[in-house]
Amino acid sequence: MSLEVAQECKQRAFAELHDVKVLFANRGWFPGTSGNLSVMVEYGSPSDFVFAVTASGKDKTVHTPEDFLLVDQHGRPTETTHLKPSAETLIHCEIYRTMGAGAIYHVHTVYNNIISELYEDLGYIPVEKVELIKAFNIWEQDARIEIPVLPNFAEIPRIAELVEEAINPQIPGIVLSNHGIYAWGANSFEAKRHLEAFEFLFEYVYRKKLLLRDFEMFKAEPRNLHAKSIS
Ligand SMILES: CSC[C@@H](O)[C@@H](O)C(=O)COP(=O)(O)O
Ligand SMILES: [Zn+2]
Repeated sequence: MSLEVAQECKQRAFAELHDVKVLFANRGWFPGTSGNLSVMVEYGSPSDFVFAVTASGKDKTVHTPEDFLLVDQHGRPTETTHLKPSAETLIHCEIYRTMGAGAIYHVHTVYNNIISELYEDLGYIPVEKVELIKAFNIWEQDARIEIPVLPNFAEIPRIAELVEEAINPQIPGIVLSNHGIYAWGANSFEAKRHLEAFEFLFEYVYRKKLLLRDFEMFKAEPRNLHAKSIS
């Protein structure tokens, strides 16, 4: 690839990440500097690729010319820079190596944290009969899916080594317990669609659980529910 084309690919990737970053920041999806984003720039093979990733520790609601850098398949910067790649770059590397994706988006939300904690012991979050499952290109009637949940080890390499085994190729996401979700897709448009669908499903599971709990309480003792609503 000529230097000019390489520069063009890099600028296109940075612009794509910038647009998604602005959008997610406006949704409040980067609390406390959390979250990281990446898009593939040059894919040779599962062991030879370059992608653009957010720099570590930055306030992702602030947008500057120093928000992104290029890294290789090991997560090492490919150009001289004072920027540090995301602390979770190794997880992106593993997802790219395993899935050959075009973009990976990671966000922390209250819903993905609560639901992943509830289902960590099971190892997956079951969801069924929700129309938005079709966002994952799963079209069967009343489909049931299992979204993988991994432990949130403090050492990122320990998480990274679980990624390949945990991934279900039909489900474009994994969740770290009480941490956040990584959603990916063949390109930025698809990764965003998947992330939005996952977040919808987590909120759905959360609200349904609450509703069913209240319904059970009501069935057991109708006055309980009344007492709860006025307390
Ligand atoms: C400050 S809490 C979030 C971090 O621990 C981490 O989980 C995260 O998502 C952001 O890390 P970063 O290194 O900025 O990409
Ligand atoms: Zn994180």
